[in-house]
Amino acid sequence: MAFAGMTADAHHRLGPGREFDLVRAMLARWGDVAQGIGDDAASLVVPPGERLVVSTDASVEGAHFRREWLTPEEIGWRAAASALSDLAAMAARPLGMVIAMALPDVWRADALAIADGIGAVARATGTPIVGGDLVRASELGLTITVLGSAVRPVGRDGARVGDAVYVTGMLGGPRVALRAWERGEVPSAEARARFARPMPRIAEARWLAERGARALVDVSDGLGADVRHVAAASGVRIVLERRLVPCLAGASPADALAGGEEYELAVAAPPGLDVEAFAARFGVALRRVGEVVADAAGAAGQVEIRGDDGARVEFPSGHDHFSG
Ligand SMILES: Nc1ncnc2c1ncn2[C@@H]1O[C@H](COP(=O)(O)OP(=O)(O)O)[C@@H](O)[C@H]1O
Ligand SMILES: Cc1ncc(C[n+]2csc(CCOP(=O)(O)OP(=O)(O)O)c2C)c(N)n1
Ligand SMILES: [Mg+2]
Repeated sequence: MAFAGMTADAHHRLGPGREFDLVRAMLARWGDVAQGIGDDAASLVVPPGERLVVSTDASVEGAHFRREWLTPEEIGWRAAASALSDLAAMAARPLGMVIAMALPDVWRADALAIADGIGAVARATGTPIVGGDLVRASELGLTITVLGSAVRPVGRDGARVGDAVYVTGMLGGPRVALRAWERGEVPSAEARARFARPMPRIAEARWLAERGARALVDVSDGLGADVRHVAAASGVRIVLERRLVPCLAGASPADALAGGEEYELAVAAPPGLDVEAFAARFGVALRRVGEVVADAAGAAGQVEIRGDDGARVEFPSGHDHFSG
């Protein structure tokens, strides 16, 4: 996508000082993907007839990544991709992003590489960078707010009995990478890439929405936990079949069900989505993993996972920042 509207005077509009020198340097790296920066706030046009869709996501050193695991560019990429994934999860088109950067002194030399990673995602998804904030801090943190629009955003609450549940991509890679790092090992290139460079499924979500998707969620906490959000919001019960869950090489079904940070999409839709057409169009798998079933008394909001023999297996818990 082409970016227009960035004028050289945006660089001049900022006052003198080291903080603004850094902002200017980031703007220079971003080029025309940065737009309308330099005023108190950005002003955006929402396409007529569409709803504004807004989400924010923090990515914090120690909670979401460790310095030893990723390059600064990957830290920026991952923070922006995970934020934009929430627009995909609403089937919204991105209008812009705003980046609050908390920058420790020990990270100052890496700030532009982090900005490069953010800029690469912005460019890949056609998302203008419209503003941000920069503060000296004790821990690296990137809080990215994304703005988008859609005629009819697809929430978590539309799943109906009889819908099939599908998931995009191959799951488990981020958890496999995390486990390797935590053991002091080197993860496989494939698992590492799934952790370091997720791609928000924006075009994929719009394809799904155009073909009747009734509920969408991005897989950030773990497939089981995120599908449970859909079940709870929709007031339905969902059954997932463990043997159908697509696992990346080296990942177990438990990794795929509980791992999180996948930034793939789970979708409830009337059965019969053309999974071959999806794979041909996007080069990403779309797999049916379960269905929305009639509510056994009092079981609305529950997700049941069935093992290979059809018997119920234990529900794997997803990530919780405050557990333990
Ligand atoms: N500090 C907060 N203040 C207000 N709303 C919040 C806060 N933290 C989370 N939420 C809301 O709770 C819901 C679930 O949050 P979260 O699990 O982080 O969403 P997601 O997994 O899509 O990023 C979202 O609607 C989010 O906006
Ligand atoms: C250092 C470190 N420890 C643990 C994890 C694992 N982890 C952190 S957050 C998370 C789940 C998703 O993150 P969250 O901030 O809840 O994203 P959101 O649901 O808000 O999009 C997982 C599995 C990690 N990525 N890095
Ligand atoms: Mg989400």
